[in-house]
Amino acid sequence: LRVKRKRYNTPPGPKGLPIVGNAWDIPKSFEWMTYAKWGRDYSSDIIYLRIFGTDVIVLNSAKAADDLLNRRSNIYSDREYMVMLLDLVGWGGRHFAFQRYGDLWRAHRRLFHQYFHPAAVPAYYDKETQEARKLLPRLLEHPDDYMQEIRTMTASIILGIVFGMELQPNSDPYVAMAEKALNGMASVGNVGSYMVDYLPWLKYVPSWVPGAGFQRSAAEWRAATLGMYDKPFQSIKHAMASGKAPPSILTTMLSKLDPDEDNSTRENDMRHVTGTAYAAGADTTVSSLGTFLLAMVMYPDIQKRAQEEIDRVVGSDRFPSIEDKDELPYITATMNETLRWRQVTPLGVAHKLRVDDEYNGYHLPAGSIVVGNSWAILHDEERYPNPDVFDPTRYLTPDGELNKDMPDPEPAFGFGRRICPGRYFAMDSMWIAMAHILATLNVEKAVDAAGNVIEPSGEYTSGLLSYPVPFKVSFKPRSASALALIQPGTSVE
Ligand code: HEM
Repeated sequence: LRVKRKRYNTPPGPKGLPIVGNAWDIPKSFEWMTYAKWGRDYSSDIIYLRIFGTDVIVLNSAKAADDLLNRRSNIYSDREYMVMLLDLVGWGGRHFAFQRYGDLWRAHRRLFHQYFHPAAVPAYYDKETQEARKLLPRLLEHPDDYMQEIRTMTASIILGIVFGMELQPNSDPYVAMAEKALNGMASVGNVGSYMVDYLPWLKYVPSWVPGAGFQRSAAEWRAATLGMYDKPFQSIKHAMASGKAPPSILTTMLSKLDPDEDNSTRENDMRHVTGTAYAAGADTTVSSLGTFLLAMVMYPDIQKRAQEEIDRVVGSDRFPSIEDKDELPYITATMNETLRWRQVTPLGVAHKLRVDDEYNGYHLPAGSIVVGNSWAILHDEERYPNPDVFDPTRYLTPDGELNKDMPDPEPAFGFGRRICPGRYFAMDSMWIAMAHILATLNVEKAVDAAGNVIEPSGEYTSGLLSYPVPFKVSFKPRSASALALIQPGTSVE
C-alpha cells in the first residue's frame, strides 16, 4: 500500500535528485561553510535537505537555534541512530552523547552532572593546575610535540579525577587504546559519513565483500572502544576491593552502592559515564588549546596584551591562579574568542526532532535531523564584525571589563537539554592552561634551519571534531623568573 505524501511547506534548500536527494550536494568536508552559504543563497536561516529519505534541517542563526533547540528542547533533543558508530564501532549504550532521548540517556546525564555541575568543578582546580604546571617544561623540551604534550595534560587531568589514574610517561597503554577508539569516533561520528547510516541493512554485509571495508575498520575500532570503557572500570573495582584505589569520581560512585543489592544496572551506568568523560572531554579540550596556540602565534600583539594583564595583576614571582580570574578579564575574553573563532565541533552533535513542528510558517517533519550550525552562528557578521579575525575585545567593554551584553560563546558547546555538560570543567581546564602558558612563555612562529620564519597555514581538519592543521611553534621562557617558576630548581641571576 502506497500512501501519497502530502506536500508540506518545508524550508528552502538545494533541490536534489530523486531517491538520493541532496546526498551528492553535501561536500565531504567543511560542510558548515556550505550550509552557511546555502543560508545566504536562499536568504533563509533555516535550510532543508533530504538525504536518502531522511529530512535534515540546518539552523544557521542564533535566533533559530535558540527558538528551536533551546526553547523547544523537549522535542528537539533526540539523536539519530547511527548504525556504523553505535552498532558496529560499539559506542551504542556507552557514550551518552550518541544515546537516543530516553531513560538511559537521562540516567547517564544525571549521574555525569552530579560530578560536573558548576558547584562540583572547583574540586578539580588543584589537579588542573598541577597538570598545567607540568605541561610548561614539557613544551620547552618538546616544542614539536606540543599537541601530544597538551593531550597528555588533558588525559592526566580527566583520568586523574575520574579514575585516580597516574599516566605512565610516554605512551600510556590506556591512552593509546582510547586514542584508537576516538579516531574511530571522529571518522564515523558525523551523521551520514557512512552509507550504512542510510542503508542499515548494509551492516549485515560481511567485511570480505568488495566495498564493505567499513566492516573491517569497524571491528578494529570496536575492540578499542570496548577496552576503553571496561579496563579502567575493572581495575578500579579490583583495587577498591583490596583498599588500594586512590580517591576518584569512580570510587565515590562505587562507594554509594549497597552491596546487598543487585547493582548491575548502576554499575553499567557508572562504567559508561566515567568512560565517556574521557571520550568526550580529552580531545575536545586539546583542539581548543591548539586553537589558542595558533591564535597566539598569529596575533602576537594580543598575546602581549594578555601577558601584560597577567604581569600587572599577578606579578612575575608566582603563577596565575583561577582565583585571579575576576581580575583577568582579558584572559577570559581570549578564552571566549578561542571558542568562537574556530569551533572544536563546528556542527555540534546533530539533534533529532521527535514530532512534527511548525516554525515561521514552515513545516518541520518528525524524525528530522536538526543541525545547529555553531560555526555559522559564531561567525555571524552582524554580531561579530570581521568574524575571521581573532579579537578578544569583542567580549570586553571599552574600559576592559567583560561585556555582560555579549553572549558567551555557548553555541560552541551545543544546545538545549543536550548542551555539553562538561563545559564548566572544560573552560576551567582551558583557562588555567592558557593563563600558565601566557604567564611564563612566549609562543612564537618557529624559524627553520635557514633562518626563515615558518608561517602557520591557519587551516583546519574537517570531521566531527576539527583541529588546527599541525603548525610549528617556538616556546621561549619570558624571563629568568618565568624559567625559575617553570623549573623550580633553576637559579635566577
Ligand atoms: C572545549 C571543550 C569542549 C567542547 C567544545 C565541547 C562541545 C560539545 C558539544 C558541541 C556537544 C554536543 C551538544 C549538543 O548536542 O547540542 C557536547 C556534548 C557533550 N560533552 Fe562536551 N565539549 C567540550 C568538553 C567536554 C568535556 C571536558 C567533557 C567531559 C568532562 C564533555 C562531555 C560531554 C558530554 C558527556 C556530552 C554529551 C551530552 C548529551 O548528549 O547529553 N565535553 N560537547
